[in-house]
Amino acid sequence: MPRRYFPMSTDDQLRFPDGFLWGAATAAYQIEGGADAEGKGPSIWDTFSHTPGKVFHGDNGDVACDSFHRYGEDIALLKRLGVGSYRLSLSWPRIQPTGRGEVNAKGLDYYNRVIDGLVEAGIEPSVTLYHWDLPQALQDAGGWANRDIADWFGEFAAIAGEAFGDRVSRWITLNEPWVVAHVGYRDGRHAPGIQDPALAVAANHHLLLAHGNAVSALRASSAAPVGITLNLTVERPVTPEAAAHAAVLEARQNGVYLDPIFHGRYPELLDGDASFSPAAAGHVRDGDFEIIGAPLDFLGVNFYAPHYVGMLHADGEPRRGETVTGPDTVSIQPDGLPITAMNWLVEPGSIRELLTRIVAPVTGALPVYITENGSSWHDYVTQDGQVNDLERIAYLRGHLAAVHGAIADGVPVKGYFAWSLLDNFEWAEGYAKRFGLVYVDFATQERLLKRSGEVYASIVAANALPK
Ligand SMILES: OC[C@@H]1[C@@H](O)[C@H](O)[C@@H](O)c2[nH]c(CCc3ccccc3)c[n+]21
Repeated sequence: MPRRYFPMSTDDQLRFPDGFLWGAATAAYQIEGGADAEGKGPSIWDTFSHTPGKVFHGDNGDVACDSFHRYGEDIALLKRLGVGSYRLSLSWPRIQPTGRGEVNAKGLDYYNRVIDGLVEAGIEPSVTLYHWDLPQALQDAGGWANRDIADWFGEFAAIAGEAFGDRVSRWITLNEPWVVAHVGYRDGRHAPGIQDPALAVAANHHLLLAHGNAVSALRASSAAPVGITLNLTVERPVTPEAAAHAAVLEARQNGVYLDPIFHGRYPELLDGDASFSPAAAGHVRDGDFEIIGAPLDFLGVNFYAPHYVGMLHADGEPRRGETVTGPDTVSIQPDGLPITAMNWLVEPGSIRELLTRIVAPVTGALPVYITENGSSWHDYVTQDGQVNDLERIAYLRGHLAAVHGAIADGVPVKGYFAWSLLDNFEWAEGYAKRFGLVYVDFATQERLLKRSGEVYASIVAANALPK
């Protein structure tokens, strides 16, 4: 049967380019459990989740989805979805219990079992080195606020590269350094729960140095492509007066990572702002940008929702849907846009704007992967054992159509990883917020493919989105 050439889109479907990589993503602390199993050391999320008041309902990751034992079930679900790749992360303290020196062989064994299982199933392992679960012993030594962590992370990367580099299909050094620095050290909603802008801006820089060291260590131990995953923001000013504020917000979240990595400097817009620019705060030393700017093979982008920003009215009173964010600024929840269970906006066009306006001008021809996109809804199992998550299906279809649009605009998006394979430990929200294509009954650990998972499987199989 001669292979028919399918145009990018026909009347009834949006076709993705041949070889487009479909995937699903998780992270170690969110799914594994086995918090102290087989030699694993404590992470800052073990500490944080066991600290009263930090996580909704007092939830913790002691068991989570029990993927430490049930990874075989997870791989079977990935096969059911038909995805080409699985994005997982390594628990640093499972491999190095104190974050430095001694390696826990049983920790390496676990990831060898998972990676071998994926390879056997014909699913490419896309491995994130760090997805927020820092060894507690390193936090006790200052964590990301201590510049020495760049060397500690480089050592960990070398261990991972040597142990798994022959079977890993792509490496991601860090997941969302902005969240690590600013949610962990500035507003303190995440582990380690610090509220200190000076430490946050130091962490911002040290994360980038660590990233650069990890790129070098992986290049020395693995032939697989290397990238980083950034959660980039789209800030939409609702009036011309708010445009300058929107640009500052994008510099504070996007520029402080894109500019050092791709342009060898921090954003000029933040010059003089020592609470957001590591350059202004004096953290940059000679040679730092050579380390940070190590050439990458791809950029990973996590994106969920846009933000709308405006100026506070002259009377100083926020209007309906407005939240005061500064002396004269507000964030706005526009009427008429759906919101998810996380109170995030559903506005699919924003991912196309992100890719065309913010990413492509910086990355050019460099491959881009959507390493996370998804939505949380109040899922429940019906009497006949179904999860009819129609809102998640609508979110998924809308955002895939927008990604297709960005590709048509010329952005070299090479793949899409749905967040998440499984309902899992959603950080400070605990198990109350479900993002999975697969429903997890945490009382029984039973996994149930949701309608959205069935729809995703059909999109993957067709490499196309039915209109
Ligand atoms: O909140 C859903 C997912 C998390 O479960 C992932 O671990 C994390 O990579 C991730 N990042 C984002 C976007 C930024 C964000 C960070 C922290 C909390 C909420 C949103 C959303 N998500």
